[in-house]
Amino acid sequence: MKKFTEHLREKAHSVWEANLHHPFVKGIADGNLPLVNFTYYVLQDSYYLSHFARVQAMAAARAEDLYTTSRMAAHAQGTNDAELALHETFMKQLQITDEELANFEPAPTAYHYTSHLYRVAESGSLGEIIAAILPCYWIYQEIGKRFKEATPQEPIYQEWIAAYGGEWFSQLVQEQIFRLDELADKASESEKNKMTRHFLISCEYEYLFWEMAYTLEKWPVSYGTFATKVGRETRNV
Ligand SMILES: Cc1ncc(CN)c(N)n1
Repeated sequence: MKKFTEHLREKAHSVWEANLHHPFVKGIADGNLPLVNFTYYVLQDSYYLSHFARVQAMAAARAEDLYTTSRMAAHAQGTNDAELALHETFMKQLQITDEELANFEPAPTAYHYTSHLYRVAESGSLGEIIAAILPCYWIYQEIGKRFKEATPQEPIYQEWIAAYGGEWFSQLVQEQIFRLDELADKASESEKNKMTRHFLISCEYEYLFWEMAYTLEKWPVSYGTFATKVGRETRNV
């Protein structure tokens, strides 16, 4: 019998492929992505990850056994110690200034995606939370694996691919896939429907996140003095 996560993966096929083929992702792999877009991404993704870690911690609190609590807490710590730490090194290499950091505001998609995760974390079961956060793990792992042999000229892009294509990240992803399948085995049809919806919405948001960084998305009228406004639009690093 097919596992729940295999069903999810099949249902997400087209948005999954769209993620893997997004020009932002291809630009990292072939090295042609302008650094201005990656700089924007690093800032927005740091915001995203800082909230993602909180959602992981909320999942830790929602778990009914202490082992899962401790594992989800370890995942939250990993997001801080590994992924956010990597972004900090990128920020130094990209010479992101204190002024840019002080002026940072989340772009619409970064704000909406994290709001979606909080919405699930506030009111959903542990299974629903894991379903909502799984695309964040799984899609990046597939991108890391697919482009493992890529040789972009830009060292930052090489580091980014190595992080997500590495064994450490792969083990975390497998753990969450296994966890979701176990939770789905015990879930009602209605809960599984909600898990499916949260998973698919997060896959769509993963796509929108690349699009946001590729187009240097802004709020439509006046909100937000993004780092990009402090001169990055015209200055490549
Ligand atoms: C938006 C997003 N999604 C996923 C990941 C990988 N944890 C990330 N860094 N940023």
